[in-house]
Amino acid sequence: ASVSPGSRSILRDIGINNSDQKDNAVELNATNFDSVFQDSSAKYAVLEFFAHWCPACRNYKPHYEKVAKLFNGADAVHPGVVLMTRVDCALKMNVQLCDKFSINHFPMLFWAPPKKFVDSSWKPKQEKSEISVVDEWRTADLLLSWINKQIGSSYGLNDQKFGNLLPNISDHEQISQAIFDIEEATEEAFGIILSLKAIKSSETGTSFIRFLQLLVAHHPSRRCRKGSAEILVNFDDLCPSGECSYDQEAGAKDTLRNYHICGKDIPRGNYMFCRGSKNETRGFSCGLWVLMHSLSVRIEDGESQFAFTTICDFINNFFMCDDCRQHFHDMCLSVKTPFKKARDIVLWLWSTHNKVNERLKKDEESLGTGDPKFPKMIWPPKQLCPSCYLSSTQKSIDWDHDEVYKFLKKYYGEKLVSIYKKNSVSARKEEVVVAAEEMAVPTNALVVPVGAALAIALASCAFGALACYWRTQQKNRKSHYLKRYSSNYMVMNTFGNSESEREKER
Ligand SMILES: Cc1cc2nc3c(=O)[nH]c(=O)nc-3n(C[C@H](O)[C@H](O)[C@H](O)COP(=O)(O)OP(=O)(O)OC[C@H]3O[C@@H](n4cnc5c(N)ncnc54)[C@H](O)[C@@H]3O)c2cc1C
Repeated sequence: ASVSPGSRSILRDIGINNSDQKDNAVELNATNFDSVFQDSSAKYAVLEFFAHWCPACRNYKPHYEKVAKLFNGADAVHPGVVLMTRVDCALKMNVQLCDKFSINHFPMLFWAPPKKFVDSSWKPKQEKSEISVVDEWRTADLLLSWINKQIGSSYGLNDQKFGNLLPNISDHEQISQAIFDIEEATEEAFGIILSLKAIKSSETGTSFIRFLQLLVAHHPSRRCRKGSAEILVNFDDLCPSGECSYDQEAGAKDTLRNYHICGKDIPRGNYMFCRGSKNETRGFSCGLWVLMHSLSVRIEDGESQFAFTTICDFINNFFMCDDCRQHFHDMCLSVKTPFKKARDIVLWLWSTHNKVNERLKKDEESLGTGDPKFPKMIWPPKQLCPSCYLSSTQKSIDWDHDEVYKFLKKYYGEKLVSIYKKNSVSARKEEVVVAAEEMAVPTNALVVPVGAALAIALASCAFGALACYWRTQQKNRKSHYLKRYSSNYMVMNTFGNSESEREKER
């Protein structure tokens, strides 16, 4: 049927009105402006000021969206590079914001690393501004070439999704992006627990508390450590005797739903390192693995058994994929020797993950259900860690476990948190963020110096002290944990088992 161009209601009804399509540029306003830029993981940002009544702006929107589609949203071809944003100056709430940027015509576009926009302003003749005006923007082509010039890239409007990504071999460059996936997976795991009301008893309550303890002490992201600590501190009120209050009824204050395990502003549906080439692949389950590996490399010797049972219980109680958790549970139960060293849990998780990879590789190859761009493989491949391989044939690999351990510590440790260091803003803030983050970089040191933790806490917020407190608590309580929580997956009194036995279990 023909549709008259002016007939908006008809267009809306059949879903081809532009306004019904999901925009990829992020709409900002005076309220979310600073926080979106502050939390963005992108290296650069474009900020468009427009007015919804301005016909030129309306005509420009499809061009801007074409570029935004490359960088923003679930189907972005080049995620995490440029955050494309816009502010409607015709809205009353944004008037002051637009004034700060001296907006005198529409549209007007600016360029800077996202954090430079936080609490910032711009004046026409300002010297040494870190914010630049985009002067070639009139078409999608012009805007993209302008961006390419700024960052030395050669992006094209017709770039294909994932055409630029190698399979897991490129992990090495991408792992620092995984910090955001870990945050998203943590948030998603918590969201699932809430929506399924999965904390149902004192047993599941205990399992959740223990997992929170692990997160508070060792989550690689500061905001997740902080969010977890808040839930933990209030848990008794939120879930007396394991009976949690989930409802968000009017006025209800003390419900789990009022808490954000990683803060309020974690983007959803944005997986980067874990993004599949199809909508239904990778994502959360990949993020969950990466979360577990990143926790495992941060724990210390005395916590290894606690971490093991905590992870096993958490998956068993809260990972809502029946087959997955059953298989994982079986592998947990097959561990007969309690873990004494951090190395034990790191290598156990690695080899368990490889067993899952091996099984899924066969299933996915025969059923065609895998992600064609990310086929399952025994990991790490030789290209990623040559020294991990003593020898290999098509059928088996002889691993150098010391090298694998070293590799995993580095990969899920320093590499993973490196992005925070790169992205910090002012020198002082950088010091604080880095110092706080470094608490979560794996270390063999047994105790975080209390003075250092307090200094961080004073300089940033009370959380540094809280995290340190939990870490210290964990260390102090390790024998208590070992006694109280270890019964499911280990036989006590068999501590002295030899490394060779463990190698067999692997
Ligand atoms: C506990 C658990 C059990 C699961 N069990 C099943 C199951 O039984 N059946 C099923 O169909 N799906 C299962 N899944 C999902 C499945 O393992 C994958 O997560 C999913 O298929 C997505 O795969 P992926 O390609 O993103 O890589 P994933 O296997 O999710 O791995 C994520 C990333 O971790 C890294 N990695 C890969 N292997 C290792 C390793 N050995 N050590 C350290 N890092 C590694 C790689 O960088 C990889 O990209 C399970 C997931 C979890 C968390």
